[in-house]
Amino acid sequence: MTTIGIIGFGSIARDLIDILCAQDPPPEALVIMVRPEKTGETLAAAQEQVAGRCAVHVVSDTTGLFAARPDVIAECASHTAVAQFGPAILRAQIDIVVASIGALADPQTEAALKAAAEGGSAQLVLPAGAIGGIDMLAAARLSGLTGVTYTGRKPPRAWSGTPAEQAVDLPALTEATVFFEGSAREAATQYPKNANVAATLAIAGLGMDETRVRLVADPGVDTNTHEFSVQSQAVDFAVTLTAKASPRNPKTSASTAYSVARAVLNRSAGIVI
Ligand SMILES: NC(=O)C1=CN([C@@H]2O[C@H](COP(=O)(O)OP(=O)(O)OC[C@H]3O[C@@H](n4cnc5c(N)ncnc54)[C@H](OP(=O)(O)O)[C@@H]3O)[C@@H](O)[C@H]2O)C=CC1
Ligand SMILES: O=C([O-])CC(=O)C(=O)O
Repeated sequence: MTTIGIIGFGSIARDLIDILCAQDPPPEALVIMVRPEKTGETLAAAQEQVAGRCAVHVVSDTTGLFAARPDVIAECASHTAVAQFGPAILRAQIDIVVASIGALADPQTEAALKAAAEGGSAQLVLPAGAIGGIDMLAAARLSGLTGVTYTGRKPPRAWSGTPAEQAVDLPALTEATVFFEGSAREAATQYPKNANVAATLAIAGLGMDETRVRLVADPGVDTNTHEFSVQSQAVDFAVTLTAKASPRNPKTSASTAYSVARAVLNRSAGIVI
């Protein structure tokens, strides 16, 4: 793997850069796409971060991104970025690893990505992200699934700036409070920075409308906990992950960047696990 494209320069992108630069060998080059007004500051920060371990280019549009001929692109930005750039990247025959998986809760975005991927030879890669157990869920789907239920639990500060603020008084909470119950599609749409995992479970399993989701603000925790249970014809199982929050973004589990990195590195691995 020589040149890796990255969309965004926030928590996951920066963690991903640390992980990629720690590989032996590191990538030859990174091409980072950010908003036009952020190119200067991003170049300075990224060069400081990589400390000479690889070349860094910063671009502000897909023309610049494609000109760098990346082997794979990791989207680490937003639902909007997936909708805006995902289909063009696939049409350019470049694989894209998407962190903002909840973007696929929008039927138009899903259809555009599907058409672009099926019309060529590039793949849209959906990593497990902050959760795990996706391999067995997707396998169990082939046997027939009867139920998938997810509960996401984070401290109140991780829900700031979301509709949870209208549902409950987050700073005043003294006990764990369920503020959302609904489908994965509703969760991913209403909580685009916190419920991508609900969409991931839905795509691997029972679908956006049948996957049940509960979101909890819990003043008693300082971790992000992801719990889900699966009932199927072949296997019933339950998964609990207790993730440390990213030091760069309390909404995001630190584990997510490692999952994105694994997906990126697997694109060029001889043995894939
Ligand atoms: N699949 C999973 O399990 C998980 C997925 N996620 C998702 O991954 C994504 C990244 O998360 P994280 O790094 O923590 O978020 P951050 O907010 O820390 O960083 C996102 C960065 O992307 C930039 N960005 C957003 N939209 C665009 C765009 N259209 N073009 C260029 N830059 C853009 C933002 O810039 P600006 O501030 O200017 O908007 C920001 O710098 C989010 O969508 C998040 O919801 C997060 C956790 C788990
Ligand atoms: O990182 C997490 O804890 C999960 C998350 O934000 C998401 O699914 O969007």
